[in-house]
Amino acid sequence: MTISFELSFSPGTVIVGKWNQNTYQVERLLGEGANGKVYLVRRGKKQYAMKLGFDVVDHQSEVNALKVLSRSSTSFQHVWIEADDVEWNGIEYPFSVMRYIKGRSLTDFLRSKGLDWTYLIGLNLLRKLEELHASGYAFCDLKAENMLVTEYGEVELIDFGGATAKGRSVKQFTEVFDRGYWGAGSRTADDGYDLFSFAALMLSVTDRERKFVQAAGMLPQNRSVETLLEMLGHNRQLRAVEPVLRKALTGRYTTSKQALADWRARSLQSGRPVRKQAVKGSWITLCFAASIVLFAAALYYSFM
Ligand SMILES: Nc1ncnc2c1ncn2[C@@H]1O[C@H](COP(=O)(O)OP(=O)(O)OP(=O)(O)O)[C@@H](O)[C@H]1O
Repeated sequence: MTISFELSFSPGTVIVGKWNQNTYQVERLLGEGANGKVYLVRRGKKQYAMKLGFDVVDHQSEVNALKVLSRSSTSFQHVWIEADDVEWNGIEYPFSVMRYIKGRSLTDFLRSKGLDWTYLIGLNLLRKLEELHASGYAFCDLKAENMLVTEYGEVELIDFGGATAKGRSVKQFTEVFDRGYWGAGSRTADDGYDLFSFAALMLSVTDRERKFVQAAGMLPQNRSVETLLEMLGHNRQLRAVEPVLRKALTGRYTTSKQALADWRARSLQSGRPVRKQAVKGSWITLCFAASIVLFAAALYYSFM
């Protein structure tokens, strides 16, 4: 059941949770999905993302997955804050509060930084998947819209509505990133399912000639994983990690841990930026150099 409503909060609106009595002040709208709206809210000094107006079943399964992940000792710890209801004009609406992620979309990030950053993004995304899989879940609806990328190339997954306990049937997916759609395997939540989506996503974000979009529109009888493998063979951008993606597309990885190790090794060999320290390091070097120049200038003027 989807809660259909035109609930819209302007900045400054105060939302009080009915059960937990926590108070949030709306700062602005962060984004809108098919079913709901996500607001940037503040409670005390902290900012959070508040999601309202979603499919009730999706919401419950998202909350279940987020609760488990929040309790794990992974980077997903504290990703979920609480779920509650808000009464507005006599109607009750459920909402969910999550960690606020300051980032931009994957496509925006790659457009501004360049496609060489795909290697770092891939590495960080595989790290997330590996943690998720180790916690007993598969993400299942991996796509650019369901992640945000921070300034240093950290990848954060958002929208856990499709997250499914491993071994269960996939309940929410996006056709072009779905293993079943390409006839490459079942719709069962496992590491391999996400790794297939990961490989298809890497192909789609580096697809300058829009071949991926064309292939995705093929008739079912002409659509196969062979088309993706051929596309991969011609993709110069992904050459260094081609064997990893080939294995992911053909379901030859049983764990994302192995895919992560392979991706890391091949990216490092290729010499592409895969270490965020390299980015931060250059800043530190720059600041250090600037402080030496300032110190020298101060000495010069004090002796003049
Ligand atoms: N934790 C967060 N931090 C910052 N922004 C967020 C966060 N969660 C969601 N957003 C923003 O809100 C938008 C919509 O979120 P989300 O995809 O979770 O909604 P949805 O209704 O489940 O969407 P759909 O069902 O269509 O996939 C995102 O594209 C993103 O811009």
